[in-house]
Amino acid sequence: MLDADSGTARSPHAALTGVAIDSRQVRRGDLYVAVRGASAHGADFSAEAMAGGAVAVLTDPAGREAAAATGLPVLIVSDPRAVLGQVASWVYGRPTADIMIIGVTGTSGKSTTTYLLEAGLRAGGHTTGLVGGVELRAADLCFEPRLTTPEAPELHGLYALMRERGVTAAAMEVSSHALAMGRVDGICYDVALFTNLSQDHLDFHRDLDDYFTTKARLFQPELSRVGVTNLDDPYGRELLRLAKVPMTTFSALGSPEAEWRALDVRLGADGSAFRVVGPGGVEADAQISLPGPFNVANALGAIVTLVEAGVPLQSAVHGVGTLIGVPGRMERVTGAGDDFQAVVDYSHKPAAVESVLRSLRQVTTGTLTVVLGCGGDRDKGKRPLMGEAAAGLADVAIFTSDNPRSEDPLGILAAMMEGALRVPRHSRAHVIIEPDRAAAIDLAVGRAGRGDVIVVAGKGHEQGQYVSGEVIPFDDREVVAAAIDARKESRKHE
Ligand SMILES: CC(=O)N[C@H]1[C@@H](OP(=O)(O)OP(=O)(O)OC[C@H]2O[C@@H](n3ccc(=O)[nH]c3=O)[C@H](O)[C@@H]2O)O[C@H](CO)[C@@H](O)[C@@H]1O[C@H](C)C(=O)N[C@@H](C)C(=O)N[C@H](CCC(=O)O)C(=O)O
Ligand SMILES: Nc1ncnc2c1ncn2[C@@H]1O[C@H](COP(=O)(O)OP(=O)(O)OP(=O)(O)O)[C@@H](O)[C@H]1O
Ligand SMILES: N[C@H](CCC[C@H](N)C(=O)O)C(=O)O
Repeated sequence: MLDADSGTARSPHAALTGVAIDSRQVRRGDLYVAVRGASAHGADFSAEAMAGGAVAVLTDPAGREAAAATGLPVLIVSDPRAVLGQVASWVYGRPTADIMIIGVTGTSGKSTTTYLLEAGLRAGGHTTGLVGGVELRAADLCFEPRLTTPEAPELHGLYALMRERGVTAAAMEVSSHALAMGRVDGICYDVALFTNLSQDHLDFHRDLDDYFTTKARLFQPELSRVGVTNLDDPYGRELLRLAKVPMTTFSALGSPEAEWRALDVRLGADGSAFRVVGPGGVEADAQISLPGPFNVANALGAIVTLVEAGVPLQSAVHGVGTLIGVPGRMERVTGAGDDFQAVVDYSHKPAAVESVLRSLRQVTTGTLTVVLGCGGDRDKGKRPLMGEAAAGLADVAIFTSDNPRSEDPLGILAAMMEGALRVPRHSRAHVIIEPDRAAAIDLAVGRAGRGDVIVVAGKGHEQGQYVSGEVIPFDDREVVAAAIDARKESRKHE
């Protein structure tokens, strides 16, 4: 499954050496698991799977005929997804039993928190792994992810590779899609962390309640041993009612109800300092290099989770303080010589747009500009809310395209505009529409003056723009940097 140089993360069992759920990822010796999807039945790709080296097919009764036509041995179960995690774990020799694994779920802050956790685990003496939407890492090996939480075969294959590379502890993002689709079956997290919940993914979940109860599944004994939750978030509190594992609570706002609190929080332009106070009066001084109050919450959540995972408090606090940034999250692109600041951020949901603009407002002496679009073929309800947040909290809002996917970019922009118009005219940002993302970034950079802050939001670390079935190479950080260079060049000639 994994294209690692070592290529040795294979099964200890002789006949089956791997598992794949996608014919395009099959390798020699794999069991091909053909599931019914939203647009196709995997069994229709059995011939491709065989050509790729599959040695058997596991499918449901509807896939029997297509799978049998290959002549390969076919195993039938009523719901292949329901057994996929256990099968993959078995084929790869139950790798997750040998690694301490921390799972992070929540609408915002998963990637950031996994990076903080990884830094803390390292400070605690572990060789680490990382699983999430930015990268997949097994000690010194790194891979590009396709999803935030991989499908079970890829996941167990990756953990097998981690075990080979000497990984002793890993931090991973657990998306609600993963919980709904059984992608993390076969893993029992040593500690599971809930960050927060706000509107997202209502294209996939019936409503916010369905989204929340799906996330709450992580806190059942089948999937985790102990949990940590954020008492400052209403859903984090509600989780205490639904969780069936022992829970520990934290509050970055210093709520006395929480077992762990952040006190004396001092926010700075490039990071924050705070005192961590825990049960029995244990204390430590924390210093983080990630800006914004929401990162105090992410860091405190990570510290408490690390302590639950057995890392000494001082090592946990020291470790999270060593992280200097997360790719595409509040990532500064301007240098020391620039008189304005430009940052790239992965805010692509209403709460994230709001939190990033509120925290940047605190460090903006001039104009605050946001460049923002909304993804196509995703939760349509987010668009007016994101438009409203941008127009209500920035001085200039340049609405542009994110990943339009199969949709008309102008239709998405119209929905964002609908939200922007809800903001009363006297407090509404100057709203500009520029569907071409590179041109929108150029416009923002071209207008910037002393003390201004620009945030290019929504695509963070992404390397491409998805437009009508094609992926066009696009990295916000490179486009912003090029716009800054072009601005310098043109000023030289003025
Ligand atoms: C809604 C969703 O998650 N869909 C996932 C699901 O697709 P599906 O059930 O519709 O599958 P399908 O396209 O009908 O195909 C049926 C089966 O045939 C297989 N197939 C299909 C074509 C082919 O040539 N060969 C082949 O074997 C497919 O792998 C699949 O197993 O199973 C596929 C196989 O693994 C996934 O690729 C697909 O993820 C799509 C691409 C996706 O975009 N998912 C996103 C929304 C997602 O999962 N996001 C979350 C959360 C993000 C976050 O909050 O950060 C994530 O964890 O990434
Ligand atoms: N605790 C938080 N509360 C609110 N907003 C946050 C928080 N942490 C991060 N953000 C905002 O959300 C954006 C995404 O952060 P991050 O990638 O850590 O979250 P995520 O849960 O992994 O997101 P995604 O599911 O989209 O991958 C950041 O760029 C920042 O703007
Ligand atoms: N994991 C998220 C990423 C969204 C990123 C944003 N750039 C967009 O395309 O909407 C999703 O699949 O919903």
